[in-house]
Amino acid sequence: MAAVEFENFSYAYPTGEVVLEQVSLTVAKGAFTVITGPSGAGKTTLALAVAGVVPHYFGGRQGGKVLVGGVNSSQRSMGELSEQVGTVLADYESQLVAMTVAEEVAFGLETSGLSRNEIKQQVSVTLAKVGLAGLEECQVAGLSGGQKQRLAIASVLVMSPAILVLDEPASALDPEGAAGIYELLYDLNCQGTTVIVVEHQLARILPYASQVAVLQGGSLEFTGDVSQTLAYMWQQPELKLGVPSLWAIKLTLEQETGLSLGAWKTERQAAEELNRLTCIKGVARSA
Ligand SMILES: Nc1ncnc2c1ncn2[C@@H]1O[C@H](COP(=O)(O)OP(=O)(O)OP(=O)(O)O)[C@@H](O)[C@H]1O
Repeated sequence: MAAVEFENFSYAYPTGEVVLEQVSLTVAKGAFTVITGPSGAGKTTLALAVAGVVPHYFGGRQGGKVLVGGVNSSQRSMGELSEQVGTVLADYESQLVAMTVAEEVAFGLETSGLSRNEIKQQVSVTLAKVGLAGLEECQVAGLSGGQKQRLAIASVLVMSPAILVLDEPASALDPEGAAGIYELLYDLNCQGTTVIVVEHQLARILPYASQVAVLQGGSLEFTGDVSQTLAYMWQQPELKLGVPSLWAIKLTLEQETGLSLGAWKTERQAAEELNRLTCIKGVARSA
């Protein structure tokens, strides 16, 4: 069974026109799925539909359905869906409501029936997972942007959701901070969590994504693995700009030389392959 299935899903906010049209997309259990596309394409709206925020919170008109864990999300409340889906909004700071780090993570467990000690332990384990071990008593307001983002992830992770949905999780971070967040998400993904992220900077997700879905003007334009999707985007004038520079180089080289290069995930892999090719060419020339 898929983790999430959109079947001809369409949606319009109460005040506006249709912003998602007939989207059919399957996110397999254990996938690391990236939703990308130009501004206003409907990425956030699609992510919110996984958590049921759309349409439960916003209202509006929906067509088709979203199945989460095989169950139609319109038959479940947002509370029920939150047991399966942990959501970190683009404006993650608005999700932080407590004074201290420990209180923030413990918040969701208050009604779980766990004892004080069990909650304390869960909080510590979760903080360690996101790289915030030992910060239990720190004031949330005193944390850096990256630490707050990790805390927002911890506060949903503590509920052990099968699916994590994050909207532009690295938007406020420098490249190092962004890589740290994605490595954390990848670790969680390797431990079995299905991860769905909205991301327009695809360079960030090259090493991690198993599936990339491209939205444009509210429609699902393409879905495939990283190689398939970037090759598709490269052919589309209006999507080409979204191709990371590393892949722009790779695809240009392939186009101009007829060579078939590897699926570069990092600059290092690219450099190694290009180095090898240069050596082979050098040997061939000197022979
Ligand atoms: N609460 C809302 N009420 C009415 N319309 C909305 C609301 N939120 C978003 N929209 C509209 O829905 C469309 C899709 O917006 P959405 O935020 O999902 O796109 P996006 O691809 O995530 O864009 P961006 O990359 O700029 O964040 C846009 O036209 C937007 O103006």
